[in-house]
Amino acid sequence: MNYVKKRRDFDPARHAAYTALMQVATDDAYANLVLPAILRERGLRPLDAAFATELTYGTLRMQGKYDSIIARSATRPLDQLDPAVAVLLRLGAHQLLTLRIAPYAAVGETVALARQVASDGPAKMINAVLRRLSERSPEEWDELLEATEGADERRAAVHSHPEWVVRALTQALKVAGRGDEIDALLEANNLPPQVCLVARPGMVEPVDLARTAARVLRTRATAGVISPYAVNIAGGDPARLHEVRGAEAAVQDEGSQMVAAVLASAPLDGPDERWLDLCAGPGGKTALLAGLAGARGVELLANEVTAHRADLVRQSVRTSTEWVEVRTGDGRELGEEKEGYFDRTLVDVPCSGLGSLRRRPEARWRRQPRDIADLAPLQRELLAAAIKATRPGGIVGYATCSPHVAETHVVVQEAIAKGLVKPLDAVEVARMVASWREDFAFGRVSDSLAGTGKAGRANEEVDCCFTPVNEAGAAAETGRQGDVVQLDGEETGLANGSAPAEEAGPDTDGHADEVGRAAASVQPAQEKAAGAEAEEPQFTAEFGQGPFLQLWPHVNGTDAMFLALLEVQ
Ligand SMILES: C[S@@+](CC[C@H](N)C(=O)[O-])C[C@H]1O[C@@H](n2cnc3c(N)ncnc32)[C@H](O)[C@@H]1O
Repeated sequence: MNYVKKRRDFDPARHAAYTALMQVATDDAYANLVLPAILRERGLRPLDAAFATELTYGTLRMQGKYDSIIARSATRPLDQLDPAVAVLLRLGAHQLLTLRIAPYAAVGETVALARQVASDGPAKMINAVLRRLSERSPEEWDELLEATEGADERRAAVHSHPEWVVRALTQALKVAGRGDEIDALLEANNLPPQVCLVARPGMVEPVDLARTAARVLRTRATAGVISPYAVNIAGGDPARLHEVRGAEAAVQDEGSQMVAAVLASAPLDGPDERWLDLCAGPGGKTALLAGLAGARGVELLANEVTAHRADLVRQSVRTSTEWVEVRTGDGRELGEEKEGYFDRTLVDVPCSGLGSLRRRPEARWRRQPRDIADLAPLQRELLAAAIKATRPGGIVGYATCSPHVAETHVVVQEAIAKGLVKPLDAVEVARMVASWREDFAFGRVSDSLAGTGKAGRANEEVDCCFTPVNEAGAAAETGRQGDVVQLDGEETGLANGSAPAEEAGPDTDGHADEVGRAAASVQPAQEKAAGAEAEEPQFTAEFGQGPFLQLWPHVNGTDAMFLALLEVQ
């Protein structure tokens, strides 16, 4: 069948996704920066914005898998194709293989878009390749990839990760005593992260933030899984909350919240009056530390080497300026300058970001093994400076949003072996901190999936490692805006966690059209589109073995974070 239509208006959601994907492919742009700008500029309605977000992020995450499937359907190697053609093919593959949009719509719409952005020649070629691709079902393609030889190679193909990343994550899990969890981790890396808010301590109570979020965003808002400061929201634009605009709350992964909270809560002998955040930009953890410091009469110095990022730190702590100072400079100088001055120091080092692959969909294709080696000297020097700036008996928290062994265990074990520091049990402190969380839920149970817009989860957390900062901070409004009414906490005091799957209806608000917006605006999209009940992943406050704290997307629902608490000798 020929899916090429002669005269066809292109779809605004697909066009927005195409534009974002092209900028990522040709300008080294970051999807979490360019897409919100495109959506805002073009004024896409919420459902289209959700669909465009799913298309962009989903296509980028699954790019490796799609490329191997396209390679088997095309006559020319992918790297010999024009970038626009490659992007359009991947976009079509995502609609066919993951969103399971009917071929006439997935191929027809992609070809219509190709006519608009390219010309008739490429459109015909795209039509032919996608048509061949659609002759096999997603399951048949999966079976083919499952037959790939070699365990790492097979996982790389099936779960769409570079092989070296599969190997690095396998090793990291082994060292953490989770050797048999690699498939679960790789799968989790392909799911959109939960949008999580932090209620900054001393500024707003989580339960009050959740109540407001449910009312203003007309969504479901629940307690976090591990952080006592977390509020998970199922949809909506956090920037519409006055608490977010006023820096009392922000979008922040629960793992990042735990890093700051665990460092601040570790038992400490002697004075506890001066804290240092050595690598503070863009300031998410600084702001949480600032809230805790204010309540305890502690002064906090936040240091950041990049001027632009230091400004973002200033923004994030603008309500705490009496006790927080922001310094722009190389953290490595502070060891000498402030030797033994601080009681607690956070050193959240620049890292490969292999723990945040859900949030930065293009990162896995850009990172290279040499990045790890390149970062190692800086990580060691920053840890050395943190240790020097902290008094004997004080605590240094060494953190990364990468589980890579060379960036975590190796760096920390070296400092321990030199006798500079002694490890404390961060897992025990994490259990204590997690025990402070309270259950609450606002909003209607039936909106827990239908209104989530999870497919369009905004991934708006300001990036902390390699990518530039998303200054806009405004999430694309996603998914259905259901008829949630604000109810009192007592009336809606639902158990924490997800609604039962059977209560989670599909996104059918009358806007869903034939090209699968409904399928795209719930997750897991595959399951929904296939008619199966979508099951919410169940995350836990399970922290494994100490002394180092390691959080994982497939266990805790957070980014993969590493925290070592080190007592200075
Ligand atoms: C992982 S990010 C920190 C994230 C931050 N803790 C947060 O939660 O928002 C690492 C930061 O270290 C900064 N950095 C890199 N080299 C540095 C240096 N020599 N001294 C201080 N900061 C540095 C980077 O610019 C980056 O902002």
